[in-house]
Amino acid sequence: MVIGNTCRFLGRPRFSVVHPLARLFTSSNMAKSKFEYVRNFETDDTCLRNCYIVVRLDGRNFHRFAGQHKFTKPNDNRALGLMSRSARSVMEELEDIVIAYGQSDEFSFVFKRSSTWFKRRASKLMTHVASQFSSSYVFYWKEFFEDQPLLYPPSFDGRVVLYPTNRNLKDYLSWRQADCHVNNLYNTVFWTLVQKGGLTTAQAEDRLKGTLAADKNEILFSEFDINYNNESAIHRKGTTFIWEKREETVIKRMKVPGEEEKDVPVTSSRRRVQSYHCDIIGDQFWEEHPRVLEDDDS
Ligand SMILES: Nc1nc2c(ncn2[C@@H]2O[C@H](COP(=O)(O)OP(=O)(O)OP(=O)(O)O)[C@@H](O)[C@H]2O)c(=O)[nH]1
Ligand SMILES: [Mg+2]
Ligand SMILES: [Mg+2]
Repeated sequence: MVIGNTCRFLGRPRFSVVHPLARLFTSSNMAKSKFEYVRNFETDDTCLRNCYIVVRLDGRNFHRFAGQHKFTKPNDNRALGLMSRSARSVMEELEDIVIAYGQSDEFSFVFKRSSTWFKRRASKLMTHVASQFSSSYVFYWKEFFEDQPLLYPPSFDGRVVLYPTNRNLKDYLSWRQADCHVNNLYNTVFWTLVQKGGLTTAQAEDRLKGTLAADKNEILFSEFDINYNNESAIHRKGTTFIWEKREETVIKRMKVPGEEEKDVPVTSSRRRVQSYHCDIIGDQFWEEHPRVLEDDDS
């Protein structure tokens, strides 16, 4: 190994040479290089205190991804299952996420208001969520798609939005669930007209131009005997994850002093991620799960 003008294996150096790296350190503080100042170019992206931090991910060009991987239309349960598996992995790995909501190729993760995770730095929070989600999506692919190979690496964009009040946060989640409803109703009628009604995609598009939700429900009901409300809840409502405490009892073999060893039931409470496919726009869900959100004035 050659260092400066000397060779380590040839014994002591014959003359001393200042190593080029040494010139890079300022004399006042040997621990700092003269390049250190570039740190000051970093912008402060600390999220405002007392706000919920929402990270929303969305699949990049999933219209193409779904086509290439032969997703079934309008909904592919393998794809939805994989999205949920990846979201669960994010919740389990990143502390402080209190609720997550997903539909289609997107998932929103809500960090609690008082979170100090990653010093509330938006870029850290967003990139950790996005990379944990993306790597999980690839990691668990085979569990859901079995014979369909993953043809290229998928990616997800991320954004951070802050919401100061419970009302704002609930309205945000309601907006995403309303989007799920509007898209799913449209896609369900559209693909029913094509798959069962024999229309071309252009004809189906024409048929639905200017129709309202009631018209779409009516087409499904009167022409295809389908009651939209009986369609699968996961497709109509999306997926909501929250943490729930569950009492779990296990039998443990224990030695009690002065007695024989025996089986003893031991109950402990465990936190688990629980999924729901229900309405989160109305009050009922929030009344049934009052501990998901912190009080506005706490
Ligand atoms: N067939 C099928 N397609 C799906 C399913 N879920 C998502 N997709 C596709 O993914 C798209 C998601 O929409 P967007 O996120 O708005 O569009 P995108 O193509 O991902 O484009 P960008 O998000 O802008 O990069 C849908 O329009 C569908 O084409 C599914 O279950 N089945
Ligand atoms: Mg997308
Ligand atoms: Mg999308």
